[in-house]
Amino acid sequence: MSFYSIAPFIQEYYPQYYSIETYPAAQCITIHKVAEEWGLFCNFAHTPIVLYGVTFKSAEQLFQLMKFKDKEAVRAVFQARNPKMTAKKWERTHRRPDWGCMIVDAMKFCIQQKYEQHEAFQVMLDKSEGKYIVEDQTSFPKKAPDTWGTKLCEDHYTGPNLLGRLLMELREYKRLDYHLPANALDFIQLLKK
Ligand SMILES: Nc1nc(O)c(N)c(N[C@@H]2O[C@H](COP(=O)(O)O)[C@@H](O)[C@H]2O)n1
Repeated sequence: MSFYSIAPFIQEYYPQYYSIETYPAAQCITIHKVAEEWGLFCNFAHTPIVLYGVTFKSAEQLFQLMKFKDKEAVRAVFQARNPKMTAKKWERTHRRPDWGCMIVDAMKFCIQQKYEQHEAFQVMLDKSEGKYIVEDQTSFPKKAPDTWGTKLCEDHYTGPNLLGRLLMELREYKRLDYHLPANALDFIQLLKK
């Protein structure tokens, strides 16, 4: 199993999300590229999030930063043009040891902040009512989708679709509940010094 695979964490700490889902393609809204119709649902969309006076350019940047507690890694990921790729480089050596048991709560936190700080995102979620939301990883080179997404198989999307599921949960309940460790946001102070 790859170091980067989060499926074992989901199985152990978030068994309620450890499943493969199938959705009829005709009833799906797909998240693929930021520039596309529903691109605002993508975590990479330009939706600045302000926390304790620090501005994060996207939910993705915030999520990637939450993996770290060390100043060097936090600064490198914050300054990176592509925070996801830079985080990958630092993860092997600097990922916080409890990342596995907080990963879904961290994602919920980031999406909830985006929701609270961006009305256009709220409006778009409401507009998607009645449709399934899926992260479409069909074009990704790997054979199977990872935990966040799905792939198109004939007339349906299939995969764990954790991102889509969290967005649908948010749409239904108007909020995502999360429980983070007390030090989860300490990294923000490292960006101020
Ligand atoms: N562009 C892109 N490439 C991938 O390989 C992906 N897995 C995704 N999905 C998004 O990745 C984010 C979390 O990734 P990690 O768990 O840190 O590897 C999350 O925002 C997914 O929506 N996108």
